[in-house]
Amino acid sequence: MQVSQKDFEKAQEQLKHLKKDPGNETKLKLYALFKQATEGPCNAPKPGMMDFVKKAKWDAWNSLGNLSQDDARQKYAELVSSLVSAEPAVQKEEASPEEGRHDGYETIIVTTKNNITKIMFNRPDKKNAINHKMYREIIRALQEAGKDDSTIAVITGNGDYYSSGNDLNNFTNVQPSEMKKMAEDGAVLLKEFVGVFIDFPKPLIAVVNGPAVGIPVTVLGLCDVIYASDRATFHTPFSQLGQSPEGCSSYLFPKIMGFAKANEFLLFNKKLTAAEACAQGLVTEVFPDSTFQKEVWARLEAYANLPKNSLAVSKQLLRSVEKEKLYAVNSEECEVLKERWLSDECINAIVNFFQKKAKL
Ligand SMILES: CCCCC/C=C/CC(=O)SCCNC(=O)CCNC(=O)[C@H](O)C(C)(C)COP(=O)(O)OP(=O)(O)OC[C@H]1O[C@@H](n2cnc3c(N)ncnc32)[C@H](O)[C@@H]1OP(=O)(O)O
Repeated sequence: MQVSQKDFEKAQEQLKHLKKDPGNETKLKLYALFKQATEGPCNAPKPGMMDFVKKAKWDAWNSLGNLSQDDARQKYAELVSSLVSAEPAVQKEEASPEEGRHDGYETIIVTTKNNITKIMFNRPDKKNAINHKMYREIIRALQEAGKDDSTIAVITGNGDYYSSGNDLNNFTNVQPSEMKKMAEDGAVLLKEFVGVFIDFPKPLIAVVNGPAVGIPVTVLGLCDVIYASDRATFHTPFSQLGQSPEGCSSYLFPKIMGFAKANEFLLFNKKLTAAEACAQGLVTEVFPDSTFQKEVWARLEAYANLPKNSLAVSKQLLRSVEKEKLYAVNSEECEVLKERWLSDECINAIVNFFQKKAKL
């Protein structure tokens, strides 16, 4: 059935009013079909490897080969209509703002209630991947939590993931001439981010509600108690990303887990279940997912009723011996990562991640 030009234009209009983000993969498909329908087979020069986004779009268009413009128009209209029919029937009521919620954050939700400041990663559609804005918001939230009248602070994730770590888009859209500056700026931001964990003056509790990847795992060594759901997993895929450990994990994880286990985790990308992470000392306790939130929050509320100053000075005693060492380790790790982010090993790994995403 041929799609008229009018229906094709109607589909384009409908696309503009979609409420739910269809995701990168679908957006690439739509881009490719639109180009094929309006310009025919891919006739653009192939972008450079470094220009990940342009390359992914070129690959998507080029992979349609000689699909006719009429067929491309039809597939485009069919894809849009499937997205429209998948839209939620009624826009969910905006959740009433949570009691004690702090304004001024976009990528995290910060609330202070019952002497607890909770910092919740809030990019569930992206598995709580941490983009530059989110690094800066977490830094600010922890700095403010360190000075507010809460007794303890909690970090957790919204949705099915705790966090999938560094947002790999942080490395994209960078001109070759800007790569060195990207690495330098990234190292400065990372050093500040880890530094705020090193310096956090109150008990910091990680409530690991789901899988955790990369930097949210490595800074667990700087948290004081780690409670995990039994559906959580812990993964630091540094060598497969051509990168290296951060979050002071290169120093703390061998101390916590022993060298043999830390090496398997930090060098050889071994993914740990919550039970394994607990057995190796990285996690304090694991709870059945069905009762995780209820059990953990009952404990946290009890902790938050303890004498605030006693907790703060005791944490200081526990952490002060290593503080200078942790600053030095953080600096060294950031220096090494500056070089890693410019390496072919890292660049190729990031390109592979996005090319796998772009496969039509
Ligand atoms: C200032 C710089 C500091 C740098 C500090 C260094 C830190 C080191 C690290 O953190 S290394 C770890 C980096 N993280 C990753 O490598 C994980 C990458 N993501 C994945 O492997 C997968 O997404 C997954 C296994 C986490 C989840 O897979 P699943 O198939 O269940 O879900 P999707 O892949 O479809 O994910 C849903 C959408 O979210 C996007 N996404 C998820 N994680 C990331 C990420 N880390 N970076 C960017 N985007 C991510 C994914 O692309 C999907 O988006 P889409 O719906 O638009 O396609």
